[in-house]
Amino acid sequence: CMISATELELLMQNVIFAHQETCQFRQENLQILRWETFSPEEMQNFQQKPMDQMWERCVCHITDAIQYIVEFAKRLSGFTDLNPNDQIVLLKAGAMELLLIRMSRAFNCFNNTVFFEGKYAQLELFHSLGCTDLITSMFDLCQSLCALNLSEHEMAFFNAITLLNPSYPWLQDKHKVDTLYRKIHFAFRHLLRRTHREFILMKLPEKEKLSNICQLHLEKLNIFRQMYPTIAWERFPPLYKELFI
Ligand SMILES: COc1ccc2c(n1)CCN(C(C)=O)[C@H]2C(=O)Nc1ccc(OCc2ccccc2OC)cc1
Repeated sequence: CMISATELELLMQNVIFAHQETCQFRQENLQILRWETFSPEEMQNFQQKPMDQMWERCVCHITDAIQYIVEFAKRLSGFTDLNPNDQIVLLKAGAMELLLIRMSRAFNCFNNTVFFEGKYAQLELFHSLGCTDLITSMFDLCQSLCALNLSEHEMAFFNAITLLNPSYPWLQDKHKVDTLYRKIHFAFRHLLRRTHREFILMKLPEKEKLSNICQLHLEKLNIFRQMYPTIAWERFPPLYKELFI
């Protein structure tokens, strides 16, 4: 794709600002908190919560995070120029993927804990959800992303190219998404060249790994809905229902 030096700089700034303004938690705050873990008593308290209550709490928190992801998308120049159907298709497919990528910013890879309700939680804390395989694969993904030690700029671009994936089947204007994707991917490579970090492109998690975890999330949601048929409709936020139900 042909892009001028000026357009390239403007595009890079746009992606970086879109991330900075919508990243929800500042890195420095997450770093300060990351050795605050739950005590055994607090852990047990969470583990004894009923499944439907724990699901509702988690779904509400991650839906808040997805609101920020929707904001990120809206600030990406070119995203709101896409036809409205394609914007929805890309967010339906990409929201959970971007949540997983962003979650690695709130993950402590030294003690395998993730930020949850004010402190950092171990895998076992989520026991009552009944989806240990989902959480395990999330933690593994966070571990692999933490190992790359992505900068906020790299995180911004990785989120943008993950969202603007031109290979989704239901896209009406695939060419327009592809052009935008190629420009942002070009800008990402430009940033990586300048910072001698090209190697990370080979080490970023494959698309398939992200979509497998998203598939697992949908499967666990369906199992939950069979066990508690009304909870999802009555207690889950509208955005979560639009995207995943
Ligand atoms: C973008 O990055 C982050 C990182 C951390 C947090 C947030 N955003 C939002 C604010 N937040 C709060 C307030 O706790 C944190 C959070 O939600 N943590 C958390 C929630 C659920 C978890 O696993 C269960 C689960 C995961 C995926 C899908 C369904 C699930 O269960 C049904 C694990 C951790």
